[in-house]
Amino acid sequence: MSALLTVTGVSKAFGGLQALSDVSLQVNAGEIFGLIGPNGAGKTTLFNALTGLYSVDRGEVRLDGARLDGRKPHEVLKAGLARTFQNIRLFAEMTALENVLVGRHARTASGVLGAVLRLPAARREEADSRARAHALLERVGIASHARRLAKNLSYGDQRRLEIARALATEPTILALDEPAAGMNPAERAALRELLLQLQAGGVTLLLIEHDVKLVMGLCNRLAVLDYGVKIAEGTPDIVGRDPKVVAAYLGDEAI
Ligand SMILES: Nc1ncnc2c1ncn2[C@@H]1O[C@H](COP(=O)(O)OP(=O)(O)OP(=O)(O)O)[C@@H](O)[C@H]1O
Repeated sequence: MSALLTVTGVSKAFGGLQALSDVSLQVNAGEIFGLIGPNGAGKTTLFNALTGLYSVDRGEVRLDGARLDGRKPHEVLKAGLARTFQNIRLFAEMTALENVLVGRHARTASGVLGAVLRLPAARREEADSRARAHALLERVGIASHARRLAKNLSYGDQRRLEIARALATEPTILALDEPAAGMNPAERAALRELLLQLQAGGVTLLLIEHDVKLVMGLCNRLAVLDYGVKIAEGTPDIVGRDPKVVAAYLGDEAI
């Protein structure tokens, strides 16, 4: 497998707190890569650094060879890295379909303004976008909810909708920040299936997840952060047996 996302020597401090220290890792095309670590380890900070929400103090991030660090979030999205958030960020008063259409506009030529003015090219694009948005809702298993307001969907379905919206930007890599948080066991099992389906469909996945069982069973490889330092990277088998990991994070619930 070839490297798709390469993080090299990334550091980030907040005042005196070193949230990330010289973190390097590589996500290969087509894999599910997990990022784990105790609370405050720096996982979300790394996600924010990858997706342009935070600047990095040192180091670089490359997607398919092109620099991502120093770019704005919408530029990172255009470059092919989409994300979801730990706290769901949907447009609550819009329908599921409309939420996905918002994601689509990152990829359409006429953009939001053309759609608002209803120019002919934009109208064609709009019809095409609607069809694609429907297909995405189907892909994540919530097509029957297309016309329901996002706020009225179950928690698990809201998470699915977030994924559909991110997929609408046609990412080469999708970063998911705690996708299973707050889900019941049935929703978790469904999420697992969905992520495997996405992988089979060619999407590379990067996920932060607290559910160690889910991560160990799902990821091809993973990295472990502790106090902003990467202490391990490799297959779940190898990482799960690493004494540093067991000591720092897994403790008694070692796999
Ligand atoms: N914007 C910020 N300003 C100041 N400190 C921050 C900021 N964001 C994160 N931190 C600090 O950086 C450290 C890493 O936090 P981060 O949220 O990245 O950890 P995490 O691994 O995602 O944790 P969790 O699992 O609890 O979400 C923490 O000590 C946190 O308090």
